[in-house]
Amino acid sequence: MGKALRPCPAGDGVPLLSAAARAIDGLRRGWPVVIGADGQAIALLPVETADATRLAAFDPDHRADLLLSASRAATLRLANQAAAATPGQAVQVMRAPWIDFDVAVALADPALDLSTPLKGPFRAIPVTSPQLAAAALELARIAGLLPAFFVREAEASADALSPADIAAAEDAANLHIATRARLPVSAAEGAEIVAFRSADGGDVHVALVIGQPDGTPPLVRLHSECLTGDVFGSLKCDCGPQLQAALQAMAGSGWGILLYLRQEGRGIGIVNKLRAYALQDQGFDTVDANVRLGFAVDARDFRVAARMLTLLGQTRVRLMTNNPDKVAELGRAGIDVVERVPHRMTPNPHNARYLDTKRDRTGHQL
Ligand SMILES: Nc1nc2c(ncn2[C@@H]2O[C@H](COP(=O)(O)OP(=O)(O)OP(=O)(O)O)[C@@H](O)[C@H]2O)c(=O)[nH]1
Ligand SMILES: [Zn+2]
Repeated sequence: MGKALRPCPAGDGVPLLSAAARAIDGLRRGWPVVIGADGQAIALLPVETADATRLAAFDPDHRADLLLSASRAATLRLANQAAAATPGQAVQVMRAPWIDFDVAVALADPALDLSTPLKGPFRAIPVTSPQLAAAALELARIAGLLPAFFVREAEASADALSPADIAAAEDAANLHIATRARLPVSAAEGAEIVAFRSADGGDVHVALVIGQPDGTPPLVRLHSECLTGDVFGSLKCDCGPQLQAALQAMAGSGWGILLYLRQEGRGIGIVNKLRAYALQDQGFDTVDANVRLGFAVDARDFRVAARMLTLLGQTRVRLMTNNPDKVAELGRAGIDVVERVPHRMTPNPHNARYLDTKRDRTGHQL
């Protein structure tokens, strides 16, 4: 963590703030960031939140190229499928005089792919620093933005955000228990809620402890945030029913722990998930929608869950899931999953295809 915590430049009144947190905040406001390491640096302007005026200030000579994810570039036929198969890999698109801000938006956002054919030709050129470019795409994902930037080389400086800073932004090791309190819920009146904060200022994760620890491995559910399903009762997924059924099962089994992980949209954020839904309205399935947006099929990191369980003193668990990745990742992070408990919900006409896709394309045991 040490490197990620760095004083702001003297005089701005903020004593200590994570470098990545500041960059994430800046990107959401459409400000440029500089990422650097090993004597190299790139300056980046986020396509989603910038505008033509900011682009003119960032790039007065009209020379900045575009940085896209390899999977988005493959959809645009700018890179081959093999490159796209490597998650996180970036592709640089050479700037041509006619590539203005609006063309960049069309390159970044697949929403209009079907209705407005893109102009061209676009030329993919080698990425100057693949490591810095991959870190930039990761930063966009953490910020909940489309993975697309205007990019130009920058002066290397000690103040640049490094790929290590970006990796630390979601480092589970930085998590600690901030507070805990009694929370009677309909499934269990004696429940307790525990909040986990990260030293790097990332999202606050929460655990709901149902019943009393009795020395047996708890029934555990890793629930990734789903605003649409958890709050609005969306029928497009099975999250809402899974959440309620998990709490009921824990209450029925004696005790359990529900981890409410702030991994909306399998880690791509609410706006990007809703973009994925818009693509699903056009006929793409949940996997292809993520890939067309330029993201991994599943961008979650379950080490955060392992850290939370460890902080709660529970390293042997019975895990409610159909997702083999959750079992494997917890195991790698030192949690002994003594049993996988299937967690299937009855499909409805709106989520049947989604559940079939999980079974057929992401290895879910459904
Ligand atoms: N990107 C994206 N995320 C989705 C979509 N549908 C649901 N989600 C998100 O997927 C996550 C829910 O996944 P989980 O309930 O953990 O499901 P899972 O990984 O299939 O595993 P289990 O339910 O444990 O078997 C939530 O963050 C939802 O917001 C979608 O079409 N696209
Ligand atoms: Zn959902």
